Amino acid sequence: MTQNLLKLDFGAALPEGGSVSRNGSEWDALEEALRDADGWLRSDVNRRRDGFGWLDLPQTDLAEVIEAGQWLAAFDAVIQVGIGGSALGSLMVANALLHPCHNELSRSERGPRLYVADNADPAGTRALWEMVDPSRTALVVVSKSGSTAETMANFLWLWENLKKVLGEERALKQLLVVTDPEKGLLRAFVAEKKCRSLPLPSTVGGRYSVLSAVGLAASAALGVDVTDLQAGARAMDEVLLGAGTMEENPAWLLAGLHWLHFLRGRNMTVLMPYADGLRDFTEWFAQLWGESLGKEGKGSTPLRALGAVDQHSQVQLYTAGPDDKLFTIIDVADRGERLILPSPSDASLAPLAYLGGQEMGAMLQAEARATAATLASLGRPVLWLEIPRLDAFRLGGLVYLYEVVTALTGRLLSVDPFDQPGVEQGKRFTYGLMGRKGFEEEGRKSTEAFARIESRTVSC
Ligand SMILES: O=P(O)(O)OC[C@H]1O[C@](O)(CO)[C@@H](O)[C@@H]1O
Repeated sequence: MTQNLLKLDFGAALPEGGSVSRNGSEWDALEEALRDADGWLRSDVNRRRDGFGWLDLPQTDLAEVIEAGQWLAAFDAVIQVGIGGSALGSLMVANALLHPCHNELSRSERGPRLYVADNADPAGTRALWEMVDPSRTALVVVSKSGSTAETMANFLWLWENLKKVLGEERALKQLLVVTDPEKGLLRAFVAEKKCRSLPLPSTVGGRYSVLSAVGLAASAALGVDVTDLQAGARAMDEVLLGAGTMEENPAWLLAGLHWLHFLRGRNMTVLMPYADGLRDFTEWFAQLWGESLGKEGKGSTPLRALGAVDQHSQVQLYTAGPDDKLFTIIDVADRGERLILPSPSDASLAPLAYLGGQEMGAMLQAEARATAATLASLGRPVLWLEIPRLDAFRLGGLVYLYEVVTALTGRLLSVDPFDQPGVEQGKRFTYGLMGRKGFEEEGRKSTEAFARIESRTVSC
């Protein structure tokens, strides 16, 4: 039974013009490998292990999250402090469902304005603070580890300033902490201050946490139907559970095709939605894909693109550059919004008559189809992923689909899709350079390594 979540056309994404899926051996072996990978992902043993907890998020009770969302909705502004998986999910949901205009996030008819402090840039943090009225602002600090330097720097500065303006007692009433239920510095802070908090289940990794309080608390405050978002993920899970071949199972198909193209030297994947509302979906996907699969010299590089914007920036490379990419064009069938273009009334604009009477969304869709058709006509592997409309239900389905695709692809690549050891060295070097006690050696090593960079220089 279709759940009307999405349609995935893959006729032009099969290697060797589709012969791979007809000649059986490689395709059948891959399907068997995907069946094993799916069994591994969903096995009862693994289900309770660190990293696998996100599989249960579509079934979790959202009452606490919804209650926190209602509490946050009473404020004029919500500042979410977090980075990576502790920020990208909220940005993606807000961009997709409330703020399709990609360079302005704070307009909201129904709820507070959302600001996300997701970098340790003093100019950004100061500017953000100056945009809010502290007496009408809630601070939501999100960190699984509770120790990420950028998040802690922003939290310390914003929290101390909030206390300075409101006094601690009142400031505590405007604070929500989302962190590990048992461990970490922020959990200790909650215990000390007895402030409001929500758990990020310890078995859920940051980049797989959008369907937990991490992505849903602020989204609920902004008026997103988080129950519908979760229902979309559940519906996708039902689809995937019931589909035992690559032709039926979109997660197996996407993971399998990435694997087949990876073997053929296409180690980049371009996600190109033709909808402003999905721009931050590509940012969220880039962390999910890059941090999950980039291990042991393996993995494919996620390239964010936006249609039609990147037709005027990247498509030259996509059509005439190296044939090292798998493309996914995402289209939204019903955009809801309709803009009919007027016929030009100025004589000099007469050549634009062909635009007159056209609907802008139909034009964008024609561009999406044209880009996909161009890539297909050049033998570049391209997938066409179409969602009926961009609403909470379909977004939930899309999120869950890509989480499963990423985990399965990790299994095919024989890497652990749930850890991220490669990020730690840079953090230790940072602590060393900042003079943090116990990191003196890291500081020395980092300075030594940086000396190699500046050993040759040209300045002007
Ligand atoms: O939620 P935390 O622990 O602050 O981590 C933020 C992000 O930093 C990382 O650990 C990478 O450094 C990501 O995996 C994570 O999403």
